[in-house]
Amino acid sequence: MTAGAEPPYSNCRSAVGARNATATCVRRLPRLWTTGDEASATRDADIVLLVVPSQHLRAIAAQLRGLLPAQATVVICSKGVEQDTGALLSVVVEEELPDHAIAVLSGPTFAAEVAAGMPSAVTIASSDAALNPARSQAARVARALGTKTFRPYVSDDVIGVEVSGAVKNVLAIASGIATGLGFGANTRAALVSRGLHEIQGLSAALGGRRETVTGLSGVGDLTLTCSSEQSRNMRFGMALATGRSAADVFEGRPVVVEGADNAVSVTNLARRHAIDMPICEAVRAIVVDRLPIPDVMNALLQRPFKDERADLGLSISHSISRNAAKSMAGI
Ligand SMILES: NC(=O)c1ccc[n+]([C@@H]2O[C@H](COP(=O)([O-])OP(=O)(O)OC[C@H]3O[C@@H](n4cnc5c(N)ncnc54)[C@H](O)[C@@H]3O)[C@@H](O)[C@H]2O)c1
Ligand SMILES: O=P(O)(O)OC[C@H](O)CO
Repeated sequence: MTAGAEPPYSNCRSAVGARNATATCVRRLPRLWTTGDEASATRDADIVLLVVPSQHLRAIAAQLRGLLPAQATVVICSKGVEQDTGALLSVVVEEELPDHAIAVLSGPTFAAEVAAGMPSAVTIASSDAALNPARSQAARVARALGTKTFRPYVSDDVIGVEVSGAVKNVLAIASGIATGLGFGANTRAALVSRGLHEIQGLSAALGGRRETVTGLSGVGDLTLTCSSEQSRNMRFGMALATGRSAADVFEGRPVVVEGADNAVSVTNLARRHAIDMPICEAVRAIVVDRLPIPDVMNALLQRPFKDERADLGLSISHSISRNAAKSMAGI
């Protein structure tokens, strides 16, 4: 679906995707219009928001090649890492739309609450913000999208913002599993804190800044997604733990659960960079390798005690994958 909006999103001429937000906005913004035709949606656009599931972003970006006006800035709102290539989504869009400026929008925002006008804040990142934040692509997009209740903050750390958004969805599945198993506030707080450690490690390895993880796209989004049943990722995790099927939980609707696809892409990246991400590995073992939840939990809880800031290497991750390999081989 493609949608366009007139003021208050004055320079935001079009958005591709965001079905939930669109459905709600149509009722609130009389000048919002929807179309399935990319050409008419993007004609004269200054800013184009891409809001499709991360694993389909490349195909959608490729479809837009040649359609976008030269001045259009492409804003990536999807959260994930491409599974086939391990590429961050900014790299994917750069490859498909090389002539366009790119910004990344991420942060703690359930679409329905944004559409309802509840105060929310996001990070918008573009690499040119390092040189001149006020004149950067991110600042331009922030001025166009910002309202009293939708407050964008500018960053130049595209990698840190993207890694945070991709990994938090995997961690939210873990939080859902913990909730579904009946664990309480202690477990969730431990998951969030150790999850942040995992985000920080991967982000730093890829060139992101550690402090970005303490901002809206890191702590903000992770806390939101790991603590609210509005999160599809969290609900998916709860379903796994309680033995309900995803179809049952989502009432048969096709729902984007980014953490399920990205459990693989995130852990593949981590393995490639020798970053220990035991919680994400555990989610992968449960969601993808279909290992029994109690076995995976035991492996996590039996990890050796260590310094809070230490990265121990890949021992447990590897033992989980060895188990997965054995289980798949029927051993
Ligand atoms: N919903 C939110 O609160 C929210 C907030 C921030 C970021 N995001 C991110 O936005 C992205 C999309 O999520 P969403 O909530 O908008 O999902 P959604 O299901 O509401 O919308 C996804 C859109 O992508 C389209 N789509 C689905 N499969 C497609 C395919 N194979 N090819 C082309 N188009 C396809 C759908 O028709 C729909 O318009 C995700 O990466 C998500 O993490 C969502
Ligand atoms: O419903 P989720 O779990 O996809 O989360 C939506 C947004 O990413 C929250 O910021």
